Amino acid sequence: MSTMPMERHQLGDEESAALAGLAARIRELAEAAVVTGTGAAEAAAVADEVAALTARLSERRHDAPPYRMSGEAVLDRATGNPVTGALNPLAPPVVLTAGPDGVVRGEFTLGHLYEGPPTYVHGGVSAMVLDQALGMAAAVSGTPGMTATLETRYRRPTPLGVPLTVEAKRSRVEGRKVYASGTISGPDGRVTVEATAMFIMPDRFVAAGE
Ligand SMILES: CCCCC/C=C\C/C=C\C/C=C\C/C=C\CCCC(=O)SCCNC(=O)CCNC(=O)[C@H](O)C(C)(C)COP(=O)(O)OP(=O)(O)OC[C@H]1O[C@@H](n2cnc3c(N)ncnc32)[C@H](O)[C@@H]1OP(=O)(O)O
Repeated sequence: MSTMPMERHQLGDEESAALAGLAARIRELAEAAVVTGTGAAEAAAVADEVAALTARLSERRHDAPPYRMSGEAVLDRATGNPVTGALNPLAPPVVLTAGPDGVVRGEFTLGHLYEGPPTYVHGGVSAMVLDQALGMAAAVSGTPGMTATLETRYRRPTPLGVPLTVEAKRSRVEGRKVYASGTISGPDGRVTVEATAMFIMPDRFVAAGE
């Protein structure tokens, strides 16, 4: 079992907006870090400044990322989620919304930070985005679960730096097993990655929810 705490600080509007702004600036910093042409001395000087900022942010810390409850169609309370978390600088972030038909959809653009083959998205990043979208589709249909299997089929390379679309939908439920499928498409509408997944609600969560 994880040693991380389940209880989370709940963010208000103002704090959430400020922290989302902070994460956005850190994303820009990360992108700048992978493509900077600055010299060794300047890189070392900037590293010292960043270390000072990290120390400043760490003066007060929560034990784990906070949550934010939202009544909107935007999903996921986990602000630190690595795919959708507005407060997570490692998240693109992908903004996922659910339609009345249960289809989860999001648009996103991936830059240099997510490169696998030259000029294309890393396949593991595509799989991560699809895992999240398919998991959301299972959850918004009333049957959340942990990913038990995730199969990805890379039909064509996924381009960096252009708007991508992810879509996912629950396909069927068999007892505790929930199946979902989805795609990532490029700006021309052509599918680049297809995925199917099976999610299982662990017994311990079922018991906790009763
Ligand atoms: C994710 C939240 C979970 C629930 C929390 C509640 C609410 C969440 C609300 C909202 C969530 C919103 C969005 C979700 C978004 C994104 C999704 C990302 C999710 C992840 O990023 S998640 C991390 C990666 N994920 C893991 O870290 C899983 C590690 N794993 C386990 O925690 C267990 O392994 C588990 C729970 C999978 C099963 O454990 P278990 O004890 O319940 O299963 P059990 O043995 O009873 O088997 C019952 C039947 O499933 C078959 N079966 C079992 N496992 C299988 C497998 N892997 N492949 C094929 N078949 C399998 C058996 O063969 C048997 O089949 P049969 O009945 O036919 O014999």
